[in-house]
Amino acid sequence: MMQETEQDRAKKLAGRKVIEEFVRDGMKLGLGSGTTSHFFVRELGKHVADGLTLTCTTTSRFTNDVAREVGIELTDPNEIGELDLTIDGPDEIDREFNMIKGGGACLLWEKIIAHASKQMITICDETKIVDHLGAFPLPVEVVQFAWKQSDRLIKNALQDHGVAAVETTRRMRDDKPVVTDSGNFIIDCHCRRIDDAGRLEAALNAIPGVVENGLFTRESDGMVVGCLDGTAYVSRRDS
Ligand SMILES: O=C(CO)[C@H](O)[C@H](O)COP(=O)(O)O
Repeated sequence: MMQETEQDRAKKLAGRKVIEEFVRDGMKLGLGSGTTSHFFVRELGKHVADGLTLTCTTTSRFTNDVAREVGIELTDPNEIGELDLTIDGPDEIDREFNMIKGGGACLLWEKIIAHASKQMITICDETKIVDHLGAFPLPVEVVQFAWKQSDRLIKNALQDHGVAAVETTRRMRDDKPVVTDSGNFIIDCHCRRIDDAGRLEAALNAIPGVVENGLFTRESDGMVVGCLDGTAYVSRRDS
């Protein structure tokens, strides 16, 4: 058994707190991807077993497996209609609620489900909060056809948006390119610092071959943060 780290404990705290503060009986919920979301889904499973009624859909095949394992029934995203709430984790989040997501290669489904929801709440441990986005490589999902052309245009767009000396790499695992749940590649952009994330998000999505990118600048309505000292807090976006 792997030993639980302080960070794992903080992620679990965020998962418990988001259920307490935001999840209500009868809701239609979007379930995020990544380790923090999976802690939350496992916790949610206990509430469902105790009688909480929810209609849920997920943001990845991996989350489908976790949800089913803990007894949460899933509804096809085409059948569920508008969701009340999506709960998902970031790779980085700044104090204006701009995020980088896609460390688990699920950014496309995550963005679709976030936009299908009336509200999105981000859950994370405190190490995910940053002053400036960009230390975490920004994932961009591209179609496989002529991906090197998209890659070249992505580099140009990053430079045009003030990201200097940027390197990009096609994501690999076990010597094979990572293929997303939608059959695309991921280009990781090693930016170091991103200023004006909103403009960059739109510019990247305008490149032919780019399906979506991991900048989420409008989605999160609030965050629930688990801290390493064992406390948790909620922070809401000013409307
Ligand atoms: O965007 C994601 C997957 O595409 C994840 O939500 C993100 O990578 C956070 O994961 P974790 O909770 O494991 O740090």
